[in-house]
Amino acid sequence: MNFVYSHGLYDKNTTGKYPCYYKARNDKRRYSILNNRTYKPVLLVCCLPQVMVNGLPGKMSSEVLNVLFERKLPVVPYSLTAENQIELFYHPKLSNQQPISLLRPSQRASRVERILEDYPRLIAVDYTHPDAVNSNALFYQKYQIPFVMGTTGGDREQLVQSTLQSNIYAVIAPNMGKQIVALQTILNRMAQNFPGVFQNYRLQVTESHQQTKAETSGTAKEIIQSFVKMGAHFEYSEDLRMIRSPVEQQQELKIPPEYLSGHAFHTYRLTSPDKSVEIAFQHNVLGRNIYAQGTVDAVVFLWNKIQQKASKKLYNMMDVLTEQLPNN
Ligand SMILES: NC(=O)C1=CN([C@@H]2O[C@H](COP(=O)(O)OP(=O)(O)OC[C@H]3O[C@@H](n4cnc5c(N)ncnc54)[C@H](OP(=O)(O)O)[C@@H]3O)[C@@H](O)[C@H]2O)C=CC1
Ligand SMILES: O=C(O)C1=N[C@H](C(=O)O)C[C@H](O)C1
Repeated sequence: MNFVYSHGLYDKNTTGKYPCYYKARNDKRRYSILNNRTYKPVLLVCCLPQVMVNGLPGKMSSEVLNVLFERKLPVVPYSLTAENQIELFYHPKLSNQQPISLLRPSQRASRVERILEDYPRLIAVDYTHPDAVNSNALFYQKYQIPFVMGTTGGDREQLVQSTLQSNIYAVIAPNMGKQIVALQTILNRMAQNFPGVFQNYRLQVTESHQQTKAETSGTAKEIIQSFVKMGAHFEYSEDLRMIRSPVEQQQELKIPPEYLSGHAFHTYRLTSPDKSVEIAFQHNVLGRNIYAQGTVDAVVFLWNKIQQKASKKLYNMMDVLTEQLPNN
């Protein structure tokens, strides 16, 4: 059994109801006041989720594995992979006797029940391929596996509907980087509060990613929706520029060579009809650590929801961000 011991501030009134086991760490310590609520310091002791990272040996799943090891969360030694993939994945934090076994689609059904018996607190993280989003989600739903879906693309409406119908816990988001999710949240609120603020403005979007990225950025698609709700005019065929050429990325965007295989540069530019006003929003990321950190936060969030038997079961990263304590 794996346990976590961590010090934190918890609402003194809910201490007894929290799903984990608590001990008052030191009653002599003073209670803290945050956002007009009173918290007391506690030693938190709870069992941990067991995380199955699917999509190995891919880039995002490898980075999530690094963060899980950094944060000392238990990793399940199995991963769903593609049909043509290797069988074993070795990580420097695992001994050579303990590699992660990669399960191809044709092997999954015969192995999953035994895995779930051995790892009853399993949460799946999915960083696979746009073509695999819906079939992987159906697999998690069939076997009642809570999941964090980071993979973009696929039929998003079907993904949400099938997850709601299956009644399992899940976090689904095309961007797990909390700082970027904060920007998305604000833009969503702008759309709600000022629906026509960019009426007749033209939106133009540039997104640059590694050459291997299969589809248009899922983050860009969501942010475009917010600006369209604010009245902006946008046509995918004319107003979206996807950059996948390493030459352009180096020359034009000055992406350092070591990040050509992993970066995400987004610019959203709004121009008024007479071109006298231009407003731009930008988020540029080198590497993948920001998403992997947010993914592991989403796993912990989902685990807490499962422990609490929360009635709401489907979440996005805005929910994760909103619920975090102020200093996290
Ligand atoms: N939400 C977020 O914050 C972020 C989301 N992403 C998204 O995550 C996804 C993965 O990105 P990235 O890691 O860079 O891509 P990679 O191509 O590096 O990795 C994807 C891996 O999934 C494997 N795979 C393909 N099909 C399946 C399947 N049916 N089941 C299991 N595994 C499969 C691939 O194998 P093979 O190569 O043999 O096909 C590959 O090993 C993309 O959709 C990307 O947009 C990325 C970054 C952040
Ligand atoms: O594939 C990537 O790399 C990324 N994918 C996500 C997306 O499609 O928006 C998030 C980020 O852009 C990195």
